[in-house]
Amino acid sequence: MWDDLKKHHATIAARRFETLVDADRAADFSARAGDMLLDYAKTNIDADGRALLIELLEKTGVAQKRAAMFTGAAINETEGRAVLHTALRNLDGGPVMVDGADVMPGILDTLDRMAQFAQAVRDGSFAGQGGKITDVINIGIGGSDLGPAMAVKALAPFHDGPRCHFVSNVDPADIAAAMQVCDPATTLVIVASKTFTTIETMTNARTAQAWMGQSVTDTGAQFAALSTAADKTADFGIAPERVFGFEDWVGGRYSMWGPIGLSLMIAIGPDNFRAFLRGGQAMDQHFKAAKWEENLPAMLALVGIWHNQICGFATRAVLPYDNLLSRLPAYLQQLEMESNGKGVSMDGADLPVDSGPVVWGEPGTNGQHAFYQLIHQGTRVIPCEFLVAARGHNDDLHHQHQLLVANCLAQSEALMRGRDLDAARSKVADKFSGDELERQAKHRVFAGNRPSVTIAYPQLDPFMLGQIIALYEHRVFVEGVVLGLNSYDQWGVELGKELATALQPVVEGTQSAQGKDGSTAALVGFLQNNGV
Ligand SMILES: O=P(O)(O)OC[C@H]1O[C@H](O)[C@H](O)[C@@H](O)[C@@H]1O
Repeated sequence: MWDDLKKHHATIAARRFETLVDADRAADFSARAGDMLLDYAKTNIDADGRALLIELLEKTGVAQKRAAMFTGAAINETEGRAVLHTALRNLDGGPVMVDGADVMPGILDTLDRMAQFAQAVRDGSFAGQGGKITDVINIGIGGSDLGPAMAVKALAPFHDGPRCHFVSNVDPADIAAAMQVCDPATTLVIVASKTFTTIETMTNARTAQAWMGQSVTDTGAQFAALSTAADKTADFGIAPERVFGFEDWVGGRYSMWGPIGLSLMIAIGPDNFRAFLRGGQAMDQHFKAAKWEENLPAMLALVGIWHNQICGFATRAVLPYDNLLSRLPAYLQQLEMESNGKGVSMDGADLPVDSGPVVWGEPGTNGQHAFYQLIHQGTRVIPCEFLVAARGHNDDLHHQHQLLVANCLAQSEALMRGRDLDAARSKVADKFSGDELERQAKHRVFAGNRPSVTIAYPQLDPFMLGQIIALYEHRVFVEGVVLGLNSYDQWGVELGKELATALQPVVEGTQSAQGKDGSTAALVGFLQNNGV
């Protein structure tokens, strides 16, 4: 299958796809889910290529795996766990069975408890020792930070609860900045950690505890915990009524739909949070029901596989022309790269193709004035993924929004069309002539024929954000199944953690650097000489 795709690619790689993009192709090479449109017409994929990609998807068993995932089978095989973040947003979707028991009553009960607590924080019936809660500090890292931090930013127009701060880094600068602007007497600290063992989070949580203890009499009273480890939250001194638990079949980077989303719920309110869940649920239904050609997660994954594994483009730029989504690239870096950045197949064999791509990006138009130079004229092709809303949230400044949209569409058009030497010459023919004209013109050539996809939607609101995030989750799932790897473990993060634990006494100077490699020992020496 991979060979068929590569052979097919070789036959069409040289052509300019720009010549194909008429209205029929725009209709045929696009798909809709609810109000959302995915346009992938500006790629080199043709009907035969798409058919081969869909065949690949069918042969690798995506439909069967999809059914297995939604029904609670242990598809996370290396950890022997189900993968059921979809159950967290299955608001009225009926029972979901894990090991013979329906998990929905527990999920809905926790959601109700979260809503009651969030509401109490918002209306002041849960108060700090100095009065109504003005600030929430979410302490968590990775999946216990990136999702809610991204979403609180994305849904800023709906934010009517207390201010939210996200502290993730063990670098004291991070928590110090939050402590500086918050009054402990009116702050709620949420310790978000699936395992409740993550060193960064537990270190920051203890720092916050000490900070709180200097100002209030009952330190634990303004702490809440989000975790699968009820015993550890109790040991930390957080009362069970402020502990919101979830199960190990919710992966950290898929967890913002449940308790890990508490800070978001406090920010935007339980009703808006439920709308976010409903958006995710709508995308689940679309993913389960839509034909592959019309299935947004499937097509987004297949386009990605075409660009990465078939064309060999190693990275993908995610470019939201929606400033509210400024943290989306960072969020997707964990979702995609921690999920599909693996070189081993489910069965233990080496992966026969490349793992998932490097994902990176920044909002437009900012990126245009920074790294787009390389996207347009660099020697490597970088497939781009644009996200754009028809409307923003500042009606009185709609003309600015229109300028934003024009810029987004201009970029995908420029990437596709490019500018040839003749056109480049005519740009500067009035200024230069002869050899100098040739030289100057060459610098102004854009190769073009560079692919992009565009995800367009009416407006970013909680429901739409839910759809967007679930779209990306399912894209990761499809890509992982097609590549034959396990998207739901993360063994690749272990080694660094182990070595950090071993290095801590060396850095502190209570243990010598003997036995360390020369480079590490020299770096420790330099840092110690400079006061570490
Ligand atoms: O939520 P926690 O258990 O604290 O884990 C936080 C993060 O750290 C780990 O190292 C994993 O790589 C992430 O997948 C996880 O989201």
